[in-house]
Amino acid sequence: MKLKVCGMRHLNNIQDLVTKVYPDWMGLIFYPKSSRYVPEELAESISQIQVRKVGVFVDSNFAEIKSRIKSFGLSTVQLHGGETVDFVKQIKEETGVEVFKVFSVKQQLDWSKMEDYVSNVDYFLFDTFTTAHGGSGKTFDWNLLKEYPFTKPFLLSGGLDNTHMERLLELHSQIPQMVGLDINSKYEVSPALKDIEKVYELKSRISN
Ligand SMILES: O=C(O)c1ccccc1N[C@@H]1O[C@H](COP(=O)(O)O)[C@@H](O)[C@H]1O
Repeated sequence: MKLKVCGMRHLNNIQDLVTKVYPDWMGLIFYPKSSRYVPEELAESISQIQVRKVGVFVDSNFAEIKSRIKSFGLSTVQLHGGETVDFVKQIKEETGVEVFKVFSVKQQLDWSKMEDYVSNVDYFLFDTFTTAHGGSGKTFDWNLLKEYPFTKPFLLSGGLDNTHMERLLELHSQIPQMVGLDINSKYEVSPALKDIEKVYELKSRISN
């Protein structure tokens, strides 16, 4: 399975992650209210690191996203708010980056709301609903994903931890569209600082 390690900020920690784990994607949070927010001053140093970088945005405007793609050298944009299909389409067509569209899960999943996004995204991403938009450290009922009706691949996130791995590997074998995991707060020593040994342990268990 693929791995995205989200909420990185400290340069030494990023270098350590890339050298020891080399995840498929590394996430940078550009939501100003997050404790993992990455300021523009870090663009020059982070942009030079060779890894696929995902910018995480919550209802940011097109100009801001475009500017961060350029300054941080983002390969991917993760849209974690209420972005419309037209907006997602504009990002895809005018910037050419890879796009993850997030759907936040409460008790139910309304697949019909996702239909129009299918042709405009590269991956869907499911996270647990929280008023803070993300980084809650909470899981949702993964059984809901067994009814996933699309061929579009997706990543799972929301409070994932090494203790969940057996269940997640089983879920992956039942749902082939679930191609990857997105980890964040459960791997932190403090906001935006990850325990790289713990991430490495996960990576060795899910690599195939
Ligand atoms: O991490 C944040 O602070 C954050 C803020 C706003 C939007 C998304 C955010 N993070 C995303 O949240 C999920 C799950 O994180 P966790 O494992 O529950 O801590 C992950 O996709 C991050 O990209």
